[in-house]
Amino acid sequence: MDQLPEGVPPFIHISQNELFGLKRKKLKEEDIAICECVYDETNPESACGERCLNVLTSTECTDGYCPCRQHCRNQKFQKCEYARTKLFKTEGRGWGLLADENIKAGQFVIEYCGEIISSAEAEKRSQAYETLGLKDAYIISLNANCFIDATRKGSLARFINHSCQPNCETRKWTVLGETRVGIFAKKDISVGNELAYDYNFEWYGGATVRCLCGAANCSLFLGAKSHGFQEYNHVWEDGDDRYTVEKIPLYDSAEDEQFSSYGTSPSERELAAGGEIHWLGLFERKNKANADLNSVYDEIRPIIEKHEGDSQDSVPTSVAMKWIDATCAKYKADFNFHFSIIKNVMCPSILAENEAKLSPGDGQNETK
Ligand SMILES: C[S@@+](CC[C@H](N)C(=O)[O-])C[C@H]1O[C@@H](n2cnc3c(N)ncnc32)[C@H](O)[C@@H]1O
Repeated sequence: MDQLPEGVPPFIHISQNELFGLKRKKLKEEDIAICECVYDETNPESACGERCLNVLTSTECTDGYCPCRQHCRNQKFQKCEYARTKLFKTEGRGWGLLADENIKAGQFVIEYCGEIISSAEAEKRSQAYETLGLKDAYIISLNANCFIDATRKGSLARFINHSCQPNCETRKWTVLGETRVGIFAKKDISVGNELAYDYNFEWYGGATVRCLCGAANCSLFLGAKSHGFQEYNHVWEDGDDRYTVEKIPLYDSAEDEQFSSYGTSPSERELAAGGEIHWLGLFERKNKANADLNSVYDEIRPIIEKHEGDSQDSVPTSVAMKWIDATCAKYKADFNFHFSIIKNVMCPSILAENEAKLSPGDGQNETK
């Protein structure tokens, strides 16, 4: 690796993932995927190209087992066959990585290397990084149980910024039995252009950061559509305009409207004014609020289970707020429905009974 430009915060450069507190699984011989490519000396491209069975399944060939031997072209992660890239200082987005040569669509650019950590460790570390005031997040998800943390140790891929209209993307490959993450070009990239991929569904933890990618379809915040955004919705208030956000939508504004509509409905206004009640409307509203609460439960169940608890304290604030909103809406709709029954059905009949007792012989009241 070339010398880093002055001012780049220190980190340890690695070109192979390092396992933290996890054991490396030994690759068994029977698990090695062997392709059927035949190397033709007159055509170097015949060695493990796009029609190689391993390439087609995003699996790298294993040295000593590939029929194309030293000519195999499908060991790019193992041989660090990266595109030439260069670090540069962006405006407002910290450091970034640019193409230092023309890159072709589909080309492997660089591996996202770092420490492989468990989900529990990822959660612990992202909280610790926030406490330390680290604003740049370098933790990405590897699979359901593991994450790659490039904060302390990583490759230059850790400097690739997010764009809502990216020229690169992440792809997962199986290399010697392990999953690894590579950055691949989505389109031809000319020398000098910044490399960027979409962090959505990848980005994990950190502060709520206003996206400065400048794309026409920009979603305004980094990872705005991801679970991570919902869970780690914190704002930095130190005057750095990358991190100051006036109002953070915790969830879709359409959902807000749906929840806030309870309590201002025509039925409720009529109820408050003592007017005529639309029974069907109240009944439907009660059923809808119950159905809404059930769907919120379905949505948050995996998070609750992950947190191994069943209380609002054990889930992230944004999720708990959604849960509380739906619960309030349900109780309010239930209350309105039952209250209107008491007021308009039970009370008049009790009144009628009393009236009947007071004036026996009044057939009309008895019928009531
Ligand atoms: C993986 S790092 C990328 C490298 C980082 N710029 C640096 O200087 O080390 C991710 C962090 O970069 C910043 N960043 C990346 N893309 C951005 C964008 N489109 N707008 C604003 N900040 C961005 C955010 O602080 C984010 O947490």
